[in-house]
Amino acid sequence: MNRHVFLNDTTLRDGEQAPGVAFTKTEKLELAEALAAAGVPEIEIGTPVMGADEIETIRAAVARRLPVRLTAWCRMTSQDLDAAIESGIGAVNLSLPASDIQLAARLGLDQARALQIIDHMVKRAAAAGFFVAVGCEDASRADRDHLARVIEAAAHAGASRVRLADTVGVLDPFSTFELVAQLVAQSPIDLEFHAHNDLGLAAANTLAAIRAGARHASVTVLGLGERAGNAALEEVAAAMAVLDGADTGIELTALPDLAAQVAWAAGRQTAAIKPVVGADVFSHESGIHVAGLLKDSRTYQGLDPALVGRCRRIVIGKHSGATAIAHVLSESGRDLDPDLAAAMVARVRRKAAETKSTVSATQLVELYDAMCNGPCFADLAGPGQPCGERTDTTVFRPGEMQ
Ligand SMILES: CC(=O)SCCNC(=O)CCNC(=O)[C@H](O)C(C)(C)COP(=O)(O)OP(=O)(O)OC[C@H]1O[C@@H](n2cnc3c(N)ncnc32)[C@H](O)[C@@H]1OP(=O)(O)O
Ligand SMILES: O=C(O)CCC(=O)C(=O)O
Repeated sequence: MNRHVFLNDTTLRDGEQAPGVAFTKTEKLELAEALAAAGVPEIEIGTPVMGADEIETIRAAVARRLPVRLTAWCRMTSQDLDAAIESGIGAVNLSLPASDIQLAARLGLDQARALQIIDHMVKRAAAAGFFVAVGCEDASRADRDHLARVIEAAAHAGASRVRLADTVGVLDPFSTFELVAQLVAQSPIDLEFHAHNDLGLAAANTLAAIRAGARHASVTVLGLGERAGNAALEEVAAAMAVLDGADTGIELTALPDLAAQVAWAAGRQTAAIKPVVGADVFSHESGIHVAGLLKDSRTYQGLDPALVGRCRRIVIGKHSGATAIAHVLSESGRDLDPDLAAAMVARVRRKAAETKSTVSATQLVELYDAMCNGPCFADLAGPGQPCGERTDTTVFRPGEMQ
């Protein structure tokens, strides 16, 4: 893909809407700095109408003059726009539901009145000097003709972009592609897609929206956001790099530290299997995989850990084979005699099953030494196996296993 796509981060707005998450002013400022340093082009920093503290935080972020666009989330009301003006921010996302269900139930509005409000509020915000985006909440359940009219009205009134939100996370990649492609074909301005992960499809839907022509996509670090969260910045950025060869301007090697910083500030644990940034996602245990990886890393590697600043790890566990065990032992200066291999595999398997855990390099060496020095050793291999230094981990630096 040679089209530049903007990954706009809303960790500090939608991410903070995750239950129980409340960033301090200092944390927000530090996270904004880290996001900017990672190459994020736009940060949705908060919701000014939440009050004086939020306004002060936004003011402080604006004062830092980060090399990003800072935007504020606003309902499509004068009250919210006035709060945004007070915060000193230069860009607003003015939001109004797009679906009939939300328009009627939440606001008692019909489509025609919604279009009038968009016209009025966008013109007001543009006249106040804002960069204006219009947010369409619940676009995924909206009447398609109304959505097209919203985009037209927003553009006509001076908005630079419209954001299509799958607010309740009910799209799949096929329906996302179809929706976005149709609207992109009719839209005179850029479209942004904002996914939610209720069905675990946020990143996939975001890629589909981008392929359908969306120029911007909302993301959050770790996918932090309302309910099941949003599309994860690290997943979308890595997928675009690997699958599309696209340059989003995101510094991929900065993502693990950024994720750790967000997790800490959010008071959340990061799952070990979380793509790109989880502790285990570049670790390999299965014997067949490790035997393949040691011959050629491409055998079991879709995402090169070096791309995101991480290392591959071989871990020993219930599923290890002799090749992996010999490899880890060799790092501790021990040569696994082929005649001992099957017995060692069996011992490792038993240990891992008993402890329901991996077997560290130190434990592996202990098992091996015990086997070498135990009463059965003479039967197995004869005396005198050399024993060298112990190691605790087997970590491959990027590019080490080619
Ligand atoms: C899908 C999303 O993520 S949308 C963003 C969600 N973000 C937030 O809710 C931010 C945090 N929210 C808050 O701090 C508060 O809800 C505030 C400050 C925005 C409003 O607080 P309150 O005045 O106490 O209102 P409350 O939260 O009870 O209800 C929301 C009000 O906003 C109104 N509202 C919601 N969306 C819109 C909109 N786009 N345009 C106009 N009014 C809106 C609702 O109708 C409701 O008003 P009502 O009580 O007159 O019916
Ligand atoms: O207002 C918007 O642009 C999107 C708001 C939002 O977070 C959502 O609808 O999920």
